[in-house]
Formats: sequence, structure tokens, C-alpha cells
Amino acid sequence: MQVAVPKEIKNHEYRVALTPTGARELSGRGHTVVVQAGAGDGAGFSDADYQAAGASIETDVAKVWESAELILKVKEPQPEEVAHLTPEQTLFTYLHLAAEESLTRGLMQSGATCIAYETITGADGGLPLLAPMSAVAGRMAIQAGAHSLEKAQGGAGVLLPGVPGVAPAKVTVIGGGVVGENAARMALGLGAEVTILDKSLARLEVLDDRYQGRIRTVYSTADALDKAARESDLVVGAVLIAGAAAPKLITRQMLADMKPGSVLVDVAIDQGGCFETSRATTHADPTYIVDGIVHYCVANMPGAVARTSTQALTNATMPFVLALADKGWQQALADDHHFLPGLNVHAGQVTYRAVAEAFGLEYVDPAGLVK
Ligand SMILES: NC(=O)C1=CN([C@@H]2O[C@H](COP(=O)(O)OP(=O)(O)OC[C@H]3O[C@@H](n4cnc5c(N)ncnc54)[C@H](O)[C@@H]3O)[C@@H](O)[C@H]2O)C=CC1
Ligand SMILES: CC(=O)C(=O)O
Ligand SMILES: [Mg+2]
Repeated sequence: MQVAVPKEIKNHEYRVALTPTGARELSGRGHTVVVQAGAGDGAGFSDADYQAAGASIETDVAKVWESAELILKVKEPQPEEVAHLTPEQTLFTYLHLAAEESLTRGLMQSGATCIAYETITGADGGLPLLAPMSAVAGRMAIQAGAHSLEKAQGGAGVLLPGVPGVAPAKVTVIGGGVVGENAARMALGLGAEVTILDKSLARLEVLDDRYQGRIRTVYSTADALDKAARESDLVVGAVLIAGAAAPKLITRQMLADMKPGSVLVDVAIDQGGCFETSRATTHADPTYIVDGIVHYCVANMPGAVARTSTQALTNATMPFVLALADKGWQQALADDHHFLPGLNVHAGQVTYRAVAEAFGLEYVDPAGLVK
């Protein structure tokens, strides 16, 4: 199969969807790999590294796309990338469609087969292709939050761990999944006072057991959210309903009850964000202030630590990439009922229920397309 790896073009996105190690696996199985010149630079992989692994390097972007049967990317395609797609092609990348109607419609119009990393499920019920980036983003959320709490960033001038004689900051994490646990671990490690809110009692039990009371766990209700908003110095938004738009858990009205200069880090922004006042920002301009509250809402946080993130992401995507290249999308998805929910759009149809529901579009069951 002809596999193409374009250079990512989203703002400050330095990850790449395939490492030279992955290129070697693919070319070793007889697949043709075309990598756009410079695609791996930001993650520390040179064109020569890819060539040594059996890939060819292409400088012309249009040729990278048009030669491909399978396109491997990291971030959702930007409008100029959607324009390259054809009905014969399969795109494998993060999509987050429930947050972006225009992208959903663009992919439908392209006729391409679009498989999302973030809706592939795992045998343990998790999301194995989202989890590595959630671990990165969760850890980064506390770095971003700590920086945003500095006066020069519009923050309250609070140091997360405090110092002897001055109490540490209060950090609340809403959603105790992969992002949430990683954020909580970092905040705990820095000496902050950490609370996790979640709707899942089973998850709160796991966290309570794992951290032996060092992290407070609270069942997420409107009351608990009000209290968290009033008392916290830093709130991290880390909820997810797989494939669906995030619920708005902190409203604009609640900002008035927050301490001036406190910080909201909305990691869930890629699914539309879980704070009413969130809007996606970029690494170039990551924060803005609403009613005295600093908002950090970068939708591709792991892109900033591209070396770590690329390795973590491609470790998880590799078996799925190999299955797509070896068998084609229909057989690969038919053979693996955890891979099947990755299919979001095919031949103009929406094949992921939460995306169809978000935009009032018809839902087509992917199971009927792969037999
Ligand atoms: N901004 C970025 O760069 C990145 C964003 N993300 C995003 O972070 C979000 C979280 O991802 P994961 O931690 O992997 O998901 P996860 O599925 O591991 O955890 C989500 C948690 O939210 C909880 N939850 C759902 N509704 C809730 C509610 N109303 N109140 C409280 N808790 C609720 C669930 O019970 C679950 O424990 C996703 O939107 C993901 O796409 C992930 C990586 C990078
Ligand atoms: C998950 C995601 O959106 C990212 O890694 O950028
Ligand atoms: Mg987006």
C-alpha cells in the first residue's frame, strides 16, 4: 500500500504521525512510504533517518497527498488538507469531530474514509490511542496552570506549593480519567492541595485507593462544582464522554464567584471544552482573560513536547497502522471490534453516533460497511 505522512501544519504542531522506526516496519512489509520533507524535524527525526528506514522524501505537498492510499496524520485536517482528500483515500488521525461541524461536513464532502484515533476502544474499556496524549496533556496542564498563575500572565500571583508558613494552592481537577489523574499526580508532586471530581464512583474508588487519601475525591454535582469554582486557585477541565461534545460544567456566571486571577486550564477543549467561556487557543497565544479569570485552552498541548509525544503516540498507533496497510481498512476494521468505532466518516456518511447526533446528521452503523 502507498502510505503518506504529511508535515503537520496546525499552529506550533511539531509531532509527526510516523517515526523512522515505523517507516522501517512498513517498508519491511512491502509498503511504499512517502514522507513530506521536514515532517519529522520538530520531533527530532531527519529526512535522512526516514530514507535510511526505506521511505522516500517528497518536497511537493500536493504529491505527498495525491500518491497516497493511506494518509497518516496527528491533528485533525486543516481546510487546505481536507481539499486534498479523495474518495479512494483513508485518513488515520485525531479528528474530534463533535467539536467541529465544518470539518465534519468537509470530510463528508471529500468522500474519504476517515478513522479517528480518539474513538478506538481498548479491551479494558479505555481509549488506547487517546491515552498516551492524555497522559502528556494532563502532566502539561499543571505546568501551564502554574505559569498562568504568575502575575505577568494575569494570574493571582500564587505559587502552587506555597512555602513554609504559606499554604499551598488549591487545585481541582474535573474528570479523573487519564488527563485528570496525570494532572493530579503532577500537582500532588509539586505540593499543591489536590481534589478530583468525577461522575464515576468506580473511578473515584480507584483513585482513592491508589493515592491513599493524598488526593481528595469528590462526586461531581452542581454543588461540588460551585464549591470548586469558589475555592480553587487552579481548575483543570479533563472530562470526556467519548466522541461527544464536552458538557459545560463551569458557566460564565460561576466566574464571578471565583478568586480574581485564578486559572482555568481546559484540556477538554479539543472536544469543545468543559467551561462555558472556553475557546480554543494556540501555543503562540495560549491564554486570555474573562472576568478576571485566566483561561488556557490549547487544543494540541502535546505538540509542544513533540519528541516525547511522537514516540508515545506512535507506540500506540503502530499496530493499527500496520493492520490498515496490510489488510486495507475494511478487513482491518472487520477483524477488530475495538478498531471499528474508530470509523467516523466514510463515503459521505457519518459512522460515529455522537458526531451524527451533535449535528443532526444521519448515523450509519459502521458494522454494516465492513462485512
Ligand atoms: N488539549 C489537548 O491537547 C488534549 C486534550 N485531550 C482531551 O482531554 C479530555 C479527557 O481525556 P481523557 O482523560 O483521556 O478521558 P478519560 O475518558 O480517561 O476520562 C474522562 C473522565 O471524565 C469523567 N466525566 C465525564 N463526564 C463528567 C462530568 N460531567 N463530571 C465529572 N467527570 C466526568 C469520566 O467519568 C472519566 O473518568 C478529552 O477531551 C481528550 O480529547 C487529550 C489529550 C490532549
Ligand atoms: C488528543 C489531541 O487532541 C492531541 O494530542 O492533540
Ligand atoms: Mg480542533
